[in-house]
Amino acid sequence: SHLEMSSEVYDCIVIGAGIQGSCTAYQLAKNKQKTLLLEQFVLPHSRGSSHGQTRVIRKTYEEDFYVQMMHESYELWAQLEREAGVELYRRTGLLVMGPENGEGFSRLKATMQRHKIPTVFLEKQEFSQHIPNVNLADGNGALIDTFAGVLYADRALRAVQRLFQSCGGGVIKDGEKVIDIRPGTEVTVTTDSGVYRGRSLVITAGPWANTLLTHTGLQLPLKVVKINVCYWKEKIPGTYSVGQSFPCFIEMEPIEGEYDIYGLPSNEYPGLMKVCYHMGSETEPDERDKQTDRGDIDILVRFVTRCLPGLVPVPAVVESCMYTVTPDHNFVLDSHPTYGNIIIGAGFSGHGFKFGPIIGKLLSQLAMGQVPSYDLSPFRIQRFQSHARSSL
Ligand SMILES: Cc1cc2nc3c(=O)[nH]c(=O)nc-3n(C[C@H](O)[C@H](O)[C@H](O)COP(=O)(O)OP(=O)(O)OC[C@H]3O[C@@H](n4cnc5c(N)ncnc54)[C@H](O)[C@@H]3O)c2cc1C
Ligand SMILES: O=C(O)[C@@H]1CCCC=N1
Repeated sequence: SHLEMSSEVYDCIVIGAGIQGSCTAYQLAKNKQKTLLLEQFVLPHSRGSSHGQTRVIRKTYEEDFYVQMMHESYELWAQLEREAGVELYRRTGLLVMGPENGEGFSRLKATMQRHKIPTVFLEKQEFSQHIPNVNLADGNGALIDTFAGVLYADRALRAVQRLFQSCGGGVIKDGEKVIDIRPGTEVTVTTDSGVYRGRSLVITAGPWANTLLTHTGLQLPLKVVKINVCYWKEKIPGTYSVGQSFPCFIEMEPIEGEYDIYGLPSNEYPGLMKVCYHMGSETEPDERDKQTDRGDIDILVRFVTRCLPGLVPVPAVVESCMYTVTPDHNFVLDSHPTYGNIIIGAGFSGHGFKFGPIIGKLLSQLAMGQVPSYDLSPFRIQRFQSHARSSL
């Protein structure tokens, strides 16, 4: 080809500068690995899954393995705050509402108790006194994870990328789309403007994971969906605000739809609260803006009307984001089944941001050939068995 091959051989090349790739690259550079982070769009951008001002951080999970990883993730976020000298986390608490005797809510409660996560269990009678302006559905229980809160997402992403570049050996090339990958003891990666070699490769390409994996003969059962990120106007400004100590919330198994509904207190846009449906309609990542289905918004309108009477039940702002969803909603953190020096971080299924620093650590351990510090069996590619098609 007419493209020039760089003479440099990197210890690792990371494809995709979303939160997972950026955290991985930072961990690698901290471990003295010469690392190249490639990003197809000019940074910062809003066409993947890591943009927007806010994300929920919580330990509230049904599965022990997520709770265990979140213990360390909170510590690593605090470390990043210190290293970057910026505030990335704001404690607000997280209110979880769900069918009192349902399987999911009961499992969640049990996990919180087992791990001794500081939790307040709210009785029906005291609910409105603690959480005014929210209607608890009949038969629903409620609990509060008191250390949960909001991560300042855009700010966090920029901070991690800045820290990565300030390490010796950390290079970002943005506006460079990877168009080919040639596996080998040295992996050759071709972009639309250069050719690079790395002793290992990490693919953290978000919704484009399968597009890139095609070059390695692997396809994963990933579904890419468009999320309409809806903001709703407070009838009385401040009603649901961080300033009024309003928490983030999750409504499990809402009456209105099959998937959870979640919200964050008004903060980034004054007077507007973010409330979203935890699923969307399928899309090709490059065709996101052509997906105009509003089924999720219809569900949210009904939910807001029933549950959040202090909001105008019509979204005031709608932004777009994408989830890359696996069949069991658990992540993919594994090495490639054929090429051990190609590491894959994918399928974060709409809940991966809070894990960014710990995922970065785990993927960097895999890329350096170390034993990962958590049991990664829930995240193995092999669990898909009949789904994972090797086209080799
Ligand atoms: C609306 C919404 C709300 C969410 N809420 C929460 C929440 O409250 N809490 C939480 O923990 N998580 C949440 N998530 C999930 C979380 O944001 C994602 O799991 C996470 O951002 C995924 O990061 P990523 O790095 O895997 O993907 P991305 O951010 O998409 O990064 C992948 C990058 O790879 C680049 N790339 C792809 N192909 C190429 C190529 N060929 N060459 C070069 N670069 C390439 C892309 O351009 C992109 O920048 C939410 C997600 C959305 C969309
Ligand atoms: O990951 C999170 O906490 C958010 C809120 C619940 C559903 C998905 N994302």
